[in-house]
Order: sequence, then C-alpha cells, then structure tokens
Amino acid sequence: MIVYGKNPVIEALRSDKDIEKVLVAHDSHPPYQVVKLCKQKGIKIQKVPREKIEELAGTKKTQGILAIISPIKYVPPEELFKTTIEKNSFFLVLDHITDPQNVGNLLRTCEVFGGVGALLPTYRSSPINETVVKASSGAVFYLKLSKVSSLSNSLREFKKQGGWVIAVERGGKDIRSFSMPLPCALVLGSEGEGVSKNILDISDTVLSIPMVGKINSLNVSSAGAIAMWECVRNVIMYNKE
Ligand SMILES: C[S@@+](CC[C@H](N)C(=O)[O-])C[C@H]1O[C@@H](n2cnc3c(N)ncnc32)[C@H](O)[C@@H]1O
Repeated sequence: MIVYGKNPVIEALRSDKDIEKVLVAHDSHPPYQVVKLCKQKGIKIQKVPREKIEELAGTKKTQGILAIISPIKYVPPEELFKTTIEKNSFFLVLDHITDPQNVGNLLRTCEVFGGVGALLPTYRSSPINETVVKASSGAVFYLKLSKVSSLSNSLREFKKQGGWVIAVERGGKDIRSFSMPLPCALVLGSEGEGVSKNILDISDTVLSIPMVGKINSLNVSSAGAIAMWECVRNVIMYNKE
C-alpha cells in the first residue's frame, strides 16, 4: 500500500503500520517529524527523483513524499501462541534479522514443515516486503506473523502458557543430543549479532549445529532449516490439514 503527502505519511509513521520505507524527492527536504519518526523506528528514507514518487502515487500532488506500507496483516502474539499450543507445533522468533532473503527463506521452510508462523521485533528487522514474499514463495500468506516491541517480554508470556523457548546459536548443546520439545518458539539470531543476550538468558536451552569447516557460522536460514527439521522429524505427519 502507498501513502503520500506530508500529513498522511506522518500519521502512517505514528500508527502501528509496518512501513517498509519512505521516499523523498531529491528537490525537497523531509519534514523534521518524518526524520525523527523514521530514526526511532529504524525506517530508511530514500531520496529519489520527484517523477518516481509521482509515478508510484499516480498523481503530481504528493508534496514530494511517499511511504510504502507492507501488504501483510499481523496478528496479535496471543493468537500466534494459542495456535502453536493447540497444534503442539512451533513458531520462529526472528531476532532482528535484517536480510529479506533470509527472512523469506526461513518463512518458506517454516510453512513447509508445518510451523505456525513467526514473531518479529517492531524495529531493526527486515520489513515483510516484496522480496520477502517472493523468497518465501508466498508462504507468508499461510503463516501467522506477529510484531512486538519486546521479543523477550513476549517470550516470557509464551513460557507462562506452557511453551518452550529454544535458542539456536553456536556454543550451546549439540542439537543431535536433544529431543526438541513442543510446543516451542525457535529463536534465530541476526546476521551480525546472533541471538540477543536477553533472549539467551530466558531460553530453556541453547542448541548448536556442529560445524567442521573453516567458516565460523552457518547462514541463518540454513541453521533455521536444520533446527526446524529437528522440530518435526518425529512428528511430520502430525497436524497436516
Ligand atoms: C550468521 S549467524 C550470526 C553470526 C554472528 N556474527 C555471531 O558472531 O554470532 C546468524 C544466526 O544463525 C544461527 N546459526 C548459525 N550457525 C549456527 C550453528 N552452527 N549452530 C546454531 N545456530 C547457528 C544462529 O541463530 C545465529 O544467530
């Protein structure tokens, strides 16, 4: 969805909508409020020719500013947790993963293996944009996606309801020695930082995939695929609908 004009863009930024990016014409300056809100929310402001904005908006009356909003409808985390518990399944926790290709690949595998969806942080995370939709092969439309300002607070809530929080990270227990408990939240870390310390602290366990090569980590979507397979390999027939 596209929103253009100064006030509509400011209101969109103030709302809980998932904004992918804000485009500003080369020949104009973004209003101070836009710059401030984008900075707070980690949203990119891109300078482009005014004609590009007018073309996307389908009008010349854009005031040189436009926001692109994600096509995805998010569900509240309670819904994601409830379904995961009812189905005795898993969901992914994408801990500040910024590469849309990785997010799309992970969501595709999640859907293929019968996972319920994913919990994402509001800020510093790839938006669910066209690249994600494409990389997921459309899996995003079958999953429950939820955005929260604090992953760790939400995961504490999931634990209270009887779910397990399993971090997938180097330096933990060998994943082969562990029988994955369900229902669970499977946490995968960002490309740069790995799983956040505060999430490691509340995780029931940290599982690692043994490596023998010279490169010191797997790509997060490969690590996620292996961990998701571990979640379902004994129960893959379980909840096919
Ligand atoms: C590319 S790695 C993060 C590397 C980061 N630069 C670091 O030093 O921690 C991204 C994520 O992939 C997962 N991952 C990668 N290799 C893994 C392994 N061998 N075992 C478990 N998880 C792994 C973890 O979730 C990790 O946070």
